Amino acid sequence: MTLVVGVAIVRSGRVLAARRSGGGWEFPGGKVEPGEAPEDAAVREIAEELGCGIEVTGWLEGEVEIRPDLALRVARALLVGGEPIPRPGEHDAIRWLSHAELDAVDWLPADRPFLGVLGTL
Ligand SMILES: Nc1nc2c([nH]c(=O)n2[C@H]2C[C@H](O)[C@@H](COP(=O)(O)OP(=O)(O)OP(=O)(O)O)O2)c(=O)[nH]1
Repeated sequence: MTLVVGVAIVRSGRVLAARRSGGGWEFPGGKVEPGEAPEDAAVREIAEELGCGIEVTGWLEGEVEIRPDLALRVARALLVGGEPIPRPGEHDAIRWLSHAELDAVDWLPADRPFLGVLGTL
């Protein structure tokens, strides 16, 4: 079973959503490598995909099956260095969503259960 970490980056009452190029909206992130701590994978993936630094502050409750071999967990994080800039080929758009706007984008199915447990942004 491979773990995918999504990262809910929170700033000024909004959370960052990213659109997979040609696909659905997600919490940016990716697969945890063998022997890697989930927190480290979150930091690495966000640096690779969005070119910014984050600090993981906790994990949202729950784990969702993406496929039988892939499970999604979502970390909460703060931006600590730079601005997120989507890399062509990975994400083709990003949005900072307020709580009221969470339903405004077409989330990947596995991400939807986490919207209800995001808590205060
Ligand atoms: N990163 C991310 N992936 C998600 C989310 N929700 C969801 O269903 N997925 C799926 C999409 C992909 O099938 C898989 C993650 O793969 P990925 O392509 O982002 O991970 P990666 O860069 O480490 O992987 P790789 O393709 O280089 O092996 O999980 C989410 O919120 N964030």
